[in-house]
Amino acid sequence: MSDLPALRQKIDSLDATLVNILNERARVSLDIGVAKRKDTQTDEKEEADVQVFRPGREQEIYKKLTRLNSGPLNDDSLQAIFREIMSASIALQKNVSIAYLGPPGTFSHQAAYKRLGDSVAYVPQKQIEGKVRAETYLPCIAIHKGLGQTQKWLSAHIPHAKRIPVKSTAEAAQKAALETGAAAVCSEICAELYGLDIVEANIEDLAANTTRFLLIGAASDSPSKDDHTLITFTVDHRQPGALCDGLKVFKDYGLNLFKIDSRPSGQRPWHYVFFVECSGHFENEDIKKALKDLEKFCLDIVVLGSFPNQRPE
Ligand SMILES: O=C(O)C(=O)C[C@]1(C(=O)O)C=C[C@@H](O)C=C1
Repeated sequence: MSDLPALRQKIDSLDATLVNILNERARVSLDIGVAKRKDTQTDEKEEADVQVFRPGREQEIYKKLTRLNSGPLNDDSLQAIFREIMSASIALQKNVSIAYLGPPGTFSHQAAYKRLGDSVAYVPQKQIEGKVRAETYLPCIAIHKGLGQTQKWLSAHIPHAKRIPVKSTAEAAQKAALETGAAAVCSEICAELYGLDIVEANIEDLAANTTRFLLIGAASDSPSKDDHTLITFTVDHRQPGALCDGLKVFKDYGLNLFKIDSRPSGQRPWHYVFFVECSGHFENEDIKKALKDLEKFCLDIVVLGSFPNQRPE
């Protein structure tokens, strides 16, 4: 006879220990929730300002786990387990709901789920104003980005497919599921969710293509050793070189710029808001000084927030 029953008994006993330890951890997490409320001084601020999700701390924890892990569990499995432990921990501290561009199964839904796990609530939104543009094709249906990134394959394999606009890959999948002979450019999860067969996988033009999603909340995480900050500003366009002077401030304080973008301000025609992503945390002295200097060249400045750098090295 095999020793299966004895091994299962061992697992049962280890599971009992794990449950106790997990609850001990959960109790500490509840105390952390109380401490965060104290630190946020909720008398003056709203409950919404109490930030329970701390990406910087989570990054530290994942790094520590990788250091501690001597197997046989692989790092990805351990991280997935801890993703759920911390998801439960977040839900214990506060009811957290994440709004994402629906319907269920969109890339923003998946990105949020990957970051926050199963214990928080996800609420699909019909539209994310001004941020989403889409176009699709029949029998091929996909969102703007999906199509933009799969054009070579589409042109080579289904050049005559009619393209129909939709807002997300999930909506594309939803539509394709209802239409005979239609297809969608979407994720495997959408295929599963909407009961579609995968005709061809990996059809993107550039395999290294990535899309970045931002998790937006009422407060930023505290500084870690490696943060990025998002700032918007407008300059006086009548003043020659105002943008150049503004950008030089970042150089003067050794703040690396990772992205600069512009959008119409909506205040008057041809007037733009500049979005800048720079190194550092807005609570750091160098950024505070840089912002003070930047004021000389700007009509207004808004610090959108800081977050731990997540870019792969
Ligand atoms: O350290 C914290 O701030 C916690 O709330 C604890 C904890 C955890 O469970 O480890 C939970 C949520 C945060 O996103 C990070 C870590």
